[in-house]
Amino acid sequence: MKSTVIKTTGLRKVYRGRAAVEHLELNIGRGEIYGFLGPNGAGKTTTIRMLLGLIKPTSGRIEIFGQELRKHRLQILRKVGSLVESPSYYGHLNAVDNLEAIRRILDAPKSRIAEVLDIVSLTGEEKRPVKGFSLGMKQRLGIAAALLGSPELLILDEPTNGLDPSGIQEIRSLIKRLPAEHGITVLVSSHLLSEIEQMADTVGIIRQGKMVYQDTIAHLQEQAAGDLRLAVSEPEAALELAKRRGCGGSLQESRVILPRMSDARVALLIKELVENGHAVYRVEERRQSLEQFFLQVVEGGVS
Ligand SMILES: Nc1ncnc2c1ncn2[C@@H]1O[C@H](COP(=O)(O)OP(=O)(O)OP(=O)(O)O)[C@@H](O)[C@H]1O
Repeated sequence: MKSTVIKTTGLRKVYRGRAAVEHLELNIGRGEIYGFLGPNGAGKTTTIRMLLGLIKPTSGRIEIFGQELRKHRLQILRKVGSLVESPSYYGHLNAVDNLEAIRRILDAPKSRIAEVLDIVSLTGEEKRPVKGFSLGMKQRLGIAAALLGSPELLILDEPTNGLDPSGIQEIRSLIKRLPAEHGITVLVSSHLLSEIEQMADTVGIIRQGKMVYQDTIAHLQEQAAGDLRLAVSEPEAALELAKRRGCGGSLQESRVILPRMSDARVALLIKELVENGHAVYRVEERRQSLEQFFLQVVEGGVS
């Protein structure tokens, strides 16, 4: 079984009589990419600040690597890298010199600079002054700095905020490589489901300070999966076959619309269609249903 990297119990933070985080139970396993999802003001940054020991919880318990944060703060945080808000850097210095300043504080080996530049794909750009970097490159430099101390856990607060699509894509593929290639567990926050869906294994959805959903992305997709749309050569006959197999369904604009069903059942039906001489051009899931499911969750319709 996977060991637990972050576990919070009854975590709570109150600001001026108002709870920003309430009874939060986070559970993050080793090697996971955990997507921490919620609308603006839901309490993501407050939670992350507590996990990093930057602010004190009003009550509750935080365990990281099986140890209580309150009692073993320095020992734990030595193994945690983070990027909260925009990274700070010296614009007139190049990437190597910026990283060197942090490396000295952390007392990391000099060779680590080239390693982290390679991980974030900034090799070749290291001699340019950082003020000429794109926003995405600056963000990757921030992640490189967070990796300097060879952390086992990386915590990133909205790392793609403000980036253009190619910048978002670069950060996403970088994050996805970290567990398998570098053994790092990642907690990444976002307010966009589409983003978390594409990189995380597990998702925790927070609303008004409370966890309203915590499960694997696969399970979320299963729960949220909508109708299937099949484009086939003979829609009427295909629908008849689906009905005979107990799948139900209807026709819409020459597409066979089937209700949600398991992957195994979809595979069986398609196999049968093909064996019966149907050409299957396309199998689509109505993707907006995941967004709808998320909205339902954050608006309080599903718990
Ligand atoms: N220092 C503070 N003093 C008072 N209230 C605060 C403070 N920091 C956060 N809050 C409040 O706590 C709530 C949660 O804020 P938080 O920044 O954690 O949310 P978030 O999910 O990270 O949202 P965003 O994506 O907008 O940063 C908000 O209502 C916010 O106004």
